[in-house]
Amino acid sequence: MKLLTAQQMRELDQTTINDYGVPGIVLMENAGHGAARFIAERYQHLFPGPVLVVAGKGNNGGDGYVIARHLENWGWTVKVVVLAEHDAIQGDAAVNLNVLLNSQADVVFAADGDSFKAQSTSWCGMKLLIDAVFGNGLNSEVRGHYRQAIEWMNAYPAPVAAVDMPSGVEATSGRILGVAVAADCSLSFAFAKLGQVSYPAQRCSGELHVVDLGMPLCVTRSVSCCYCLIDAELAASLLPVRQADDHKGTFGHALVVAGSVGKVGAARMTAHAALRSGAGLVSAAIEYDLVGQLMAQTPEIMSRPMRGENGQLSVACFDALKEAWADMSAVAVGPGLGTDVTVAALVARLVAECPLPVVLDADALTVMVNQLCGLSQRSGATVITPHPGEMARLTGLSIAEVQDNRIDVAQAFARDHGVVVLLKGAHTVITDGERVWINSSGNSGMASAGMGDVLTGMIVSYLAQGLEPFCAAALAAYVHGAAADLCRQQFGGVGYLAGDVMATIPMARRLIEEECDA
Ligand SMILES: NC(=O)C1=CN([C@@H]2O[C@H](COP(=O)(O)OP(=O)(O)OC[C@H]3O[C@@H](n4cnc5c(N)ncnc54)[C@H](O)[C@@H]3O)[C@@H](O)[C@H]2O)[C@H](O)CC1
Ligand SMILES: [K+]
Repeated sequence: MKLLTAQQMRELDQTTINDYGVPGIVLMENAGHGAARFIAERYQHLFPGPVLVVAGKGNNGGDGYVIARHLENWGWTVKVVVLAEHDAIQGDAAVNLNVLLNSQADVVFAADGDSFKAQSTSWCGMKLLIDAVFGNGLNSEVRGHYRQAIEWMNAYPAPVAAVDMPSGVEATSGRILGVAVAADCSLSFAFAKLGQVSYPAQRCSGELHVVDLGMPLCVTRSVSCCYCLIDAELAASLLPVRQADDHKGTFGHALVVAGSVGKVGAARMTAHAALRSGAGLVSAAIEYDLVGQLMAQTPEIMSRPMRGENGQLSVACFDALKEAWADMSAVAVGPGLGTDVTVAALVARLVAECPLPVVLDADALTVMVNQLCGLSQRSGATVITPHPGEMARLTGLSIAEVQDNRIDVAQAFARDHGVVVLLKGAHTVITDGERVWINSSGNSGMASAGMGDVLTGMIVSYLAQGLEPFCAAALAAYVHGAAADLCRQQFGGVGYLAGDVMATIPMARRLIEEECDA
């Protein structure tokens, strides 16, 4: 699903109106009618309302008036409050407001805080609120009676359907400009907006639904945007295809360089997840003394034992590692590896000399902080999978600065170092410096030990199966989250384990395939 910035959306609007001659009022009618249809369907259990439309002074409010008219026509009881004086409403919005007024619709005006406060005491028993205050025209901090109205909606005991954007959310960055509506759903016009799925606004958007505006296909197809939301359809298009006569050699051999004393589980989870994601063969490079622990529980994993130091791999293993990767298709480095100086030396030499696609995670990222120059000099592709704390260490920013600018920070690092960055978190960001894809699957139950190891195993698996690094990371992020969503359905939102997610990977893949075959 393409994601547009506010500027791109405005340009698309203008092109449609000025170059193709579709009147703005037709777009507004299509927007309002499409949104009303979705609302009537989603909230049919609340029929016939009453419903309160809270309208701003611009075209977002105009959409609200169209929605009010259609819901009224379909038997809903609708009240409209306009957060401006009547004569402040202009253009297409004014046309639709006047249609409501001419139809004796229940419309009131509350152009300041006192008026809103005085009237709002009578708006009892509303079953649904429709937020038509601000759309992609919001361009500054929300203040005054607009802020009061948003806070009132958030405190009101009824779901809120957001028209185009949850009011208060900046449509491109996803920043909350003072206060924002906490929506149950957002009806986005023509395309989803980048801000609706970006931190922190993604928690304001609720269920995202795109409303078709009837723009000419040649206009919507001409949109060249680098932002995408990874959904089941996009993930299905990335899945490695299997033929009847394929054999395990067809699907690559992944090498997992991970584990140390007390952290053999990280190596096992990474390697096992790589198998469950379809790699033909998976070998684990692990210190001699730990092989037994590794092999005991996952006989499908092969091992490449190496003599390190004190139960962890060290730079003394480099020659053995180089011999091992000669037979491999892709390498994952880092989970549970350890972070002392000899590990740092081993990782630096592997990064410098291994020609294969490599995914660097966890301890490998920690030890690379002071030797980042090696990344851009690699001959092979590199995927890094930092969580916000690791991204902060890699960039020298604070975690808050990373989280407030997730897309920009990840995109700049990817561009500067020639790598694919998968920045973990709610709505994981995947970028190669140009493309920016945002993951739509997953849930907060994933904040537990080992989830990152599983993800790393999935990435190296798709790399070994021949996916280009950006797509391998994007597909892994989606399937990983989809498996976790299945675990949430089965076990509840807290307490399912990384091993449960790993075991659910095949089912998650099957459901993605079935959903897109349907
Ligand atoms: N193709 C489409 O996407 C269509 C979108 N439509 C709707 O139009 C809005 C955008 O309308 P616009 O008038 O440009 O802006 P808003 O209605 O979002 O905002 C109203 C108005 O508010 C002013 N403003 C901005 N920030 C603040 C602030 N902090 N405090 C007070 N006032 C503020 C600004 O001047 C705006 O003009 C889009 O979202 C859709 O809902 C079309 O109806 C159909 C096609
Ligand atoms: K809105």
